[in-house]
Order: sequence, then structure tokens, then C-alpha cells
Amino acid sequence: MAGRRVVVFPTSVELGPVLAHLVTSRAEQAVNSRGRFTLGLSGGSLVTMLAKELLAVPGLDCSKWVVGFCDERVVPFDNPDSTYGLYKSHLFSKINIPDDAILAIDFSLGVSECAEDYSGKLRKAFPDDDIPVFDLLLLGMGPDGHTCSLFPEHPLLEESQKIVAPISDSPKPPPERVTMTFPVVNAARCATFVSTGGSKAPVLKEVLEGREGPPFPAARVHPTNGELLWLIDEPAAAALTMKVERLGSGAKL
Ligand SMILES: O=C1O[C@H](COP(=O)(O)O)[C@@H](O)[C@H](O)[C@H]1O
Repeated sequence: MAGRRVVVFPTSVELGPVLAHLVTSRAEQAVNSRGRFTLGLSGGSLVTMLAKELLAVPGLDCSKWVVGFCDERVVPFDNPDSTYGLYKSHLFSKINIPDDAILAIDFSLGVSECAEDYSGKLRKAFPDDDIPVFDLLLLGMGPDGHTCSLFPEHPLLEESQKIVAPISDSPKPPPERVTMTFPVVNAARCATFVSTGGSKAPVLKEVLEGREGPPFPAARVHPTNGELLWLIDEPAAAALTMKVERLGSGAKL
């Protein structure tokens, strides 16, 4: 594990451009060393922030990107809950990423088959890896401490064989989802959480500073050979007593 950085920005306004710079600089490094950039996206509040910030990057070139989803809701792409659907309208339709470089689920399948099918797509995209190694995973965390669709006290937290798992009892709607499992999350070269807003403050304290009892799912993200970054704003950081880095919009990570 290369260590954890917890970086606090005054608001999401300062955080946004730093996130965009992180993505584009990691993309450039990855393309220069391996010929492509593999990015895993989460849904929720990340979608609109990321889309807005990336679209503001002059000359953004996504022609060598391969994009997967850290988790996805098993609903049609035109359903407002579809993470792919949101990224398609806010981002993919506006950048030069080839359609076949977006590893989307097949929502027409049942949830178990959908997870197997998506797992197959990841394996095909990462033929040289026993466990797919993404250059960058962008993760969110819910106020209950979940990340991807890995929820507190759910048996999927212990999944060690599958790289993608189905879940049909998600406590957060919609109930049917597919999710990367911890083996994939913790194989990434860099896992970056983006967490903003005061609703995240109580759980963020327990995730970053520890708690009695089992760790929250978000606290179980520790890439084995990669970096772990937490990009948060002051409202989310309000309860922290640990030492953090405080940076502004011009920072480069
Ligand atoms: O349901 C989900 O929630 C998490 C957290 O979302 P947020 O809106 O609280 O930031 C998200 O990371 C995940 O991809 C999504 O499916």
C-alpha cells in the first residue's frame, strides 16, 4: 500500500478542478506508459461534478480511455437511476471516447447474469490481469459508509472469488445492482474517493479515524500496491480531528 492522503478543500468549487487535473494527469501518465488509460466510475453525486469539470478541460482527449463502472444499477439506460445513462448524457456524448471503450452492463439480463456478463467484459478488457488493475477508480461514499454497491454488514463485503457480484437487496434503491468487489477495488493503481457535503461528516470521521465494531465498507478500501486519495470538502471534514492536507483549486495531486 502506497499510503493514504486526505486532502480537504474549502468547497466543491475548489475540489472540482483538482479532480479534473488528477484524472487528466493520470490519463497522460497511463497512456504514455501503457498505451491506454483505464478509469472506473461511480455514480451518485460524482456524475455531474466530474462531467462539468472534465468538460472544462481545454483539449480533453479521451481517445485512449477505457471506462468501466465501479457499480451500476440494473435498470434501462433511460431510467434516471442508470449511472451509464447519466454519464452518457452529461459526459460520454460530449467527449471523443469510442463507444466500444465504455464497458457498460447489459440491463436486459437478470441481475446474476448481468454481473457475469459485466465480469466477462472486464476480463476481456484486462486479458493480462488475474484481477483487473484499473489505473484510477473514482469512488463515492454514502452517508451509511457504503462504497460501490458494497453496503455495511452485507455478505458481499467478504466476496473474494468474483470480480463483479450481483446484489438484489440493496438498501439504497434501486435494489438490483452489480458491483465491483474488494479484490478489484484494492487492485487499482489509484483509488480516489470524492466526498462532499455535511451529510457525510459523521461517517467520514469513523471511516478515516476508526470506530469500534466492524469497519465501514469505505474503510476497507486500501489498494494493495496503489495509492488511496480522499478528496473532501470542509463540510464533509467538519468532524475530523486527524491531521489533513488543506489545498485550493490550483493544487496538483
Ligand atoms: O448508490 C450509490 O451511491 C454511492 C454514493 O453516492 P453519493 O451520491 O452519496 O455520492 C455511489 O458512489 C455509487 O456509485 C452509487 O451507486
